[in-house]
Amino acid sequence: MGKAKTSKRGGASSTPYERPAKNAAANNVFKFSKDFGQHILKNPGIAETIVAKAYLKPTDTVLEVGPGTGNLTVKILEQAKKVIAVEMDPRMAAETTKRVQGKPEQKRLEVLLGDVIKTTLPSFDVGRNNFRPPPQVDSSVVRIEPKLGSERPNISFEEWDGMLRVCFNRRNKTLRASWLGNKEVLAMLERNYRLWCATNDIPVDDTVADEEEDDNEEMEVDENVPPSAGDEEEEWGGIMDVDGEDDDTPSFFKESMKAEIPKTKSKRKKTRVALLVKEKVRKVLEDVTELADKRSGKCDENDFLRLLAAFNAEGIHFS
Ligand SMILES: C[S@@+](CC[C@H](N)C(=O)[O-])C[C@H]1O[C@@H](n2cnc3c(N)ncnc32)[C@H](O)[C@@H]1O
Repeated sequence: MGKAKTSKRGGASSTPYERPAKNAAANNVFKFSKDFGQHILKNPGIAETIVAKAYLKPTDTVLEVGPGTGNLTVKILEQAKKVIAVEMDPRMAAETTKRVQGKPEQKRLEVLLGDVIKTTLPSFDVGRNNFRPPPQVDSSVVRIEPKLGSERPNISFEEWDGMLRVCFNRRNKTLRASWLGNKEVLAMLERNYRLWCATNDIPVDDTVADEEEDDNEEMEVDENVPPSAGDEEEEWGGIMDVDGEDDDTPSFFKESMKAEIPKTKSKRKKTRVALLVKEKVRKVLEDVTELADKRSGKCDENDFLRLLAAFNAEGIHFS
């Protein structure tokens, strides 16, 4: 029987590392697994900034998911009372543990080995059993802070708020359905547009559109966009509430609708200004921003900023 080969590096079972080193992270002594997303933050300045942005208090207990070699962990420990770090790779877990071994911080670090998805975590989140009756989902506490100074977009926040209320009336609807498929929304936009025209000495065409113009307009509103993968389907019925009863209408629209809007003779007939507003909305959603088929829940801040700019450019305002 041949002699078993012995590793010059001390054998695979005695250490996960390929060669001894004082600082495994710095020397990259074991192979990082891209499957586990093991990209280690090597810039201490960034690590410090990340931790600074968390505005940790000395009384905080922090849950860190995937500490890797512990670069963030040691920074967090400088600011917080305790860190509970969940790491699925034993080599990484060992590395993180080693960072504080024999130091005062050791007592304040708990490393849990395992997949965070399958690990029973200490209760950081607000579990459903804290509510009565228990909801279907757990909650998390998030910190939302207003942007200040140059980070703050130069927009009217009243307008921003007004526009987002429409978008998030039903966040799983497409923007087309939220804007063009809700008669109360369109009426509110028409009212605002009339006000804007009056303020800017722009005449509005209050004549009644003929059947043909009106019908063409209705056809353009039609949509049949199935939800994309991952979308919640609960809202999707495949049908738009073009002219039907709309239970989604927020009360503030209903209230604003009490204001006078010139009525047309027939229920079906619309004024040309109403059609113009509808066409402007269609243009903003489909041609300018190309966001018509996107759902609000999937849009980001930049999408909404583009949307507001495009509406305003068409003379459509929300305050
Ligand atoms: C991108 S590294 C981040 C390392 C460290 N936070 C840093 O900034 O240097 C991601 C770490 O998460 C770990 N990881 C990936 N999926 C995990 C999971 N489901 N549960 C626990 N740890 C996980 C990986 O092993 C890896 O160490």
